[in-house]
Amino acid sequence: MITTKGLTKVYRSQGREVRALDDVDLHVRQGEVFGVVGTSGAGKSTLIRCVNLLERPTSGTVTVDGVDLTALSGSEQRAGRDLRAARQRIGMVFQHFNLLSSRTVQQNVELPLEITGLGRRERRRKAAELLDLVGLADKARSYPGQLSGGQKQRVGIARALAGDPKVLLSDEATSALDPETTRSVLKLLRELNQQLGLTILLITHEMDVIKSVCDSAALMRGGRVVETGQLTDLLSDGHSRIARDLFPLGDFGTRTPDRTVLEITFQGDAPAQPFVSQLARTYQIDINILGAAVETIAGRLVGRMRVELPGSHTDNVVPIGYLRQQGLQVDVLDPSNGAAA
Ligand SMILES: Nc1ncnc2c1ncn2[C@@H]1O[C@H](COP(=O)(O)OP(=O)(O)OP(=O)(O)O)[C@@H](O)[C@H]1O
Repeated sequence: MITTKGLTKVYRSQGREVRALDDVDLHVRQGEVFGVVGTSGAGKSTLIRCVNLLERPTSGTVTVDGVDLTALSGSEQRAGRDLRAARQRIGMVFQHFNLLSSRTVQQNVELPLEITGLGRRERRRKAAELLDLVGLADKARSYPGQLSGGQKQRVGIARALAGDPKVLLSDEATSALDPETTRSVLKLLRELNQQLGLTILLITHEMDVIKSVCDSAALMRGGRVVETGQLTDLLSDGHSRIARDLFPLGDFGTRTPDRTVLEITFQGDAPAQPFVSQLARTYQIDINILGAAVETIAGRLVGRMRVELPGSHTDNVVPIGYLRQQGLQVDVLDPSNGAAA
């Protein structure tokens, strides 16, 4: 649904060059919620602004719903007719809502429809329908100043949906909200994704946002995508940085060469299997459980357990093979730094 190829953006100011995006290839599948995560300055905002061509990339292409936006002329306020039409199919939600304070909630939602020249009655009908969808039917005549942050963001979402977009871009939509309001806005985004088949690309600096709403994610650093994939696949990859950040087990003591520490990840029905006791019985070994946690990620139950077995890695090749045969993801932690060996 959204594909970027070789997307690069170089800013030049005061004789300096900043490569905000560096050869970014991204693929967001139709109907998924895709999160881009990264620390400040990683290039997330630049990426989202280049995806709807609010910012024209220095090089590379952006294709949304089969249309190569980079081939259309203009950018920002000077977008050509074709680019404006393509943009109407892309909704955008902002961190600070960007509502007009002098207009009522209803009038804010109607604004994009006014720009497209839709008649007054049809605009009202559409705005009322959208306010109902985001749970704010009773606030149509209120002004933004009379709403809570979460309600303002719901208005922002209703306005973004006015043009019946297939794609919604969300620029840190929950960063200005408290944790409970964040949860309710993320739940709304998930419902819209499922009810309307809306593809959502969101950027965030919070792993919790990725964990609670995304199907896939990309990690950005220094303008580059350093890792990307579906969360369920990343969780099965012992080397995934995203998986480790999504599901930190913390440090559970120092490891010694005569012990083997395993990190066991299980998804779906696998936790029902009492694999630790089976392993202990089958191989007559004492297993020390160092830590365990269960989370719901991408709508699936995922568990992770860290256990310690007596003996070196070589001594434990057979028990490790047994666990893997049970369909479990097993990573042997490197005794020197705790990362998967
Ligand atoms: N208009 C601009 N002119 C010059 N440099 C810019 C401009 N916009 C962004 N940058 C630089 O590009 C890099 C990426 O910025 P960007 O805002 O995309 O990062 P980000 O990941 O969204 O960060 P944050 O989470 O803080 O918003 C930064 O080094 C930033 O200083």
